[in-house]
Amino acid sequence: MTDNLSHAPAPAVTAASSGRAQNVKIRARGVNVFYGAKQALFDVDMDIPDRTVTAFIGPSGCGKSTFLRCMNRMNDTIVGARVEGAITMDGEDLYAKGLDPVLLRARVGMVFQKPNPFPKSIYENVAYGPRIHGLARTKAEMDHVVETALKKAGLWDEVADRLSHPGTGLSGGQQQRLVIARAIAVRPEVILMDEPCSALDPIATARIEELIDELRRDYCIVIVTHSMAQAARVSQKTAFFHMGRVVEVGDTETIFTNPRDTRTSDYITGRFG
Ligand SMILES: Nc1ncnc2c1ncn2[C@@H]1O[C@H](COP(=O)(O)OP(=O)(O)OP(=O)(O)O)[C@@H](O)[C@H]1O
Repeated sequence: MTDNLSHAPAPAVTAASSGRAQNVKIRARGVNVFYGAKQALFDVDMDIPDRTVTAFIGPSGCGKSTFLRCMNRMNDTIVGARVEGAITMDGEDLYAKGLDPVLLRARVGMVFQKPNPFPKSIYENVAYGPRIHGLARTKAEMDHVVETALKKAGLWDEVADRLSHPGTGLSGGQQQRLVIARAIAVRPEVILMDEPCSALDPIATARIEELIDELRRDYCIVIVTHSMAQAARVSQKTAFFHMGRVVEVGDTETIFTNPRDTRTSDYITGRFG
């Protein structure tokens, strides 16, 4: 990674719509991403605030998921993918040589479009991460970690009496909350969500949206969504991507009511995309 921070100094805090100062959790400068010879992202600069939901919107193929994956180095797992630029979390270079991407992915968890519980019990789905990261020494400690994570994910009341049942036996919405519990159990700082509701029905979607709203008190959350209504409901910040570039980023209310760029207004009013 080349450090482009010197080219584009940014303030340490940004003003939130509420007027409350927010810490920047993740800062990206001059990010370019290539898949082989094809460039998917161009010169992306962005400050992602802590304890806030930031939505990435934009037409299919504009680079939302690619940028999301830059933040926990999931692009490392794609053959031929190359990331240039600087991405820091609390000032720490996420692409530093000594940084272990596996540990990073515990700190920056990810929830995918399709719920992907392990083929294990509900309990084991949540306990797996804390076990490999040594976050619980005894069975009692692990029970506590599992219960706390399931409570935070709003699933405990529905599964407390069947923790030994397979996670894959839950409904789609419950599976997605189980996956969120699994991410929470390893004490992440950031939770990335790539279209987390697109495989869910409206009731399960509403439940996840409520959960996202609760989780933002404790975590920095970034969500990719194709639903303008969802972005407007759950996020406080919105970034509009178009053809691999960030066209506009700002308070969600402003982006939806008074966007600066005609491409943004055309997209959110459904004129293209
Ligand atoms: N693994 C890959 N190998 C090659 N090209 C890729 C890969 N992943 C994404 N791309 C390309 O990079 C560009 C950006 O894709 P990306 O998935 O980030 O967009 P997106 O905005 O998330 O799209 P969608 O909304 O459809 O999920 C697209 O042109 C896509 O075809």
